[in-house]
Amino acid sequence: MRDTRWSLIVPLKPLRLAKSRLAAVAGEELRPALALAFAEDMVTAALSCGAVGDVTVVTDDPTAARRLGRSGARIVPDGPGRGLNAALAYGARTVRADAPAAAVAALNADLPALRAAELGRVLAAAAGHGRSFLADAAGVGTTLLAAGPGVALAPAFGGASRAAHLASGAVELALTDVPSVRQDVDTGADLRAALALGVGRRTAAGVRRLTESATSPA
Ligand SMILES: Nc1nc2c(ncn2[C@@H]2O[C@H](COP(=O)(O)OP(=O)(O)OP(=O)(O)O)[C@@H](O)[C@H]2O)c(=O)[nH]1
Ligand SMILES: C=C(OP(=O)(O)O)C(=O)O
Repeated sequence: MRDTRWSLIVPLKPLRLAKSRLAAVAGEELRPALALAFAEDMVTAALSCGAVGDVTVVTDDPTAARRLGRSGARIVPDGPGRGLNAALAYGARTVRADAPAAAVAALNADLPALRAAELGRVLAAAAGHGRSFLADAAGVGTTLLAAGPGVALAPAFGGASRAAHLASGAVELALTDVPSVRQDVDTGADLRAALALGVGRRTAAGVRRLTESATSPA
């Protein structure tokens, strides 16, 4: 179904806990702001993609809820409070309570270089399968898991989720021209790779603050 419009589900943990692996480069002060900037840039890019109908962020963080709501996302609290996969399954259930035939796709919040056109290519490919996924840039994890109308999302994110999603029967999307959808940012090296692709304006501003604080005298 080439004209499928997708409901995206974006999980986001409380900002004070988010992106802990970035603490080494961002420090405790800037790390939560950077995690929010990634999510804002990602949501803004996703909502400008023609294949995206709506974006639902599952989060208990009040600041993130306010800011991402302002960016156009629907906010759902993390009802289960039992980790990432429970949050995603809950988000999908919430979307389908209103729209039972919705095509849903989980997308990580840490894709600050996301380009709407590339996301459109991924979702067009996903529309040809019941359940499919895109591996992350490292080839170990997953950045997007899609389930067409009537198909359970059954998320298996966390760690080596590329293998977990393959084992669960999801089809791997073998696209070569979608680096911005694959480039999640967990480490300083990932952040440099995202910057090389070109990040959104909020992440760019956050990285400028990072550079300034690193170069200003104590
Ligand atoms: N709503 C919700 N989102 C979660 C939860 N755990 C993780 N996430 C989100 O799921 C995505 C991947 O999570 P992780 O890799 O575990 O965490 P991270 O904050 O990206 O990075 P690290 O702290 O370095 O592990 C991110 O968008 C997280 O914010 C959870 O329990 N609830
Ligand atoms: C949770 C995942 O992402 P990451 O740990 O890379 O943020 C995953 O790829 O399943």
